[in-house]
Amino acid sequence: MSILTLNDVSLHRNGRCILDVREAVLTQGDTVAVLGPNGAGKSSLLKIISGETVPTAGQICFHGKPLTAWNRLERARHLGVLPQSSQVGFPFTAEEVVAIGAIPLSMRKRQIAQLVRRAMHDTDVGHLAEQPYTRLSGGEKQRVQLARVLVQLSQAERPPLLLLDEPTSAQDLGHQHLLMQTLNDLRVHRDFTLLAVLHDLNLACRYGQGVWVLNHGHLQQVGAADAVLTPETVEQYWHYRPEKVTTRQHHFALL
Ligand SMILES: Nc1ncnc2c1ncn2[C@@H]1O[C@H](COP(=O)(O)OP(=O)(O)OP(=O)(O)O)[C@@H](O)[C@H]1O
Repeated sequence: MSILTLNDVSLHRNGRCILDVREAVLTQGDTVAVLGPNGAGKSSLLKIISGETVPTAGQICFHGKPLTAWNRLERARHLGVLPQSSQVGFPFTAEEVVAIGAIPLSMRKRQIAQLVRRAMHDTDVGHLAEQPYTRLSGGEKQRVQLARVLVQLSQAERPPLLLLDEPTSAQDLGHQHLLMQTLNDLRVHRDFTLLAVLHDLNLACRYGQGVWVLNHGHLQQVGAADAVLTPETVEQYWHYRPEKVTTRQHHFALL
């Protein structure tokens, strides 16, 4: 069943077409990696799907209903975004930033506190609860923001969609895998659908069930990671020819 469909969606800026997607369908329960070289239109696509940017033309449906027809609070409970970076203008603690995720929820304070603690534990930032957010490292801030989005999506009545823009960009190796595994657990146990912009093709190979390759604003390739990410495809879009190796666990890597 599809959770998200895009039809003839385009975005123009300064007289230039930076995104032109004829058709894209995201199946409920999938993890899809949005890939492509710098400037391909990945962040623009995510911003359009999140509702942050209004497309020049086209229609986006979420759970079968046009995105624009969703009530704002209801949409916030079902569609979450982890942006590339998030500034917080007030001297909030990490825990207070995570609690911002509860704004669209109708819950008692005690329940919210429990949710916040659980989300901070799942993203390995529980020990930072009392720290001022502004003093956290880039990777810690990214995980605090993920905890905030998990709280935001915790009262969804229908399967939620989580959009992530380079969620691992500031993470060390261990935390990259912790984060991807946390996301996979959300998919398996809490019915999440995930659409993540990734630059690391190997993370996409390992955790993405599907990949969308964007180039010059067009969706060029859609399919399973192992079918799409051949050395030829990588060379075509990234101008680098990798070697493809298969590990003993039957994962493959592009070197
Ligand atoms: N507000 C804007 N005004 C003008 N051009 C823009 C605007 N936003 C994005 N662009 C242009 O649109 C193109 C796509 O940008 P986008 O940020 O979506 O690419 P991306 O694939 O996410 O890139 P990266 O991998 O470098 O993050 C780029 O050429 C960018 O310069």
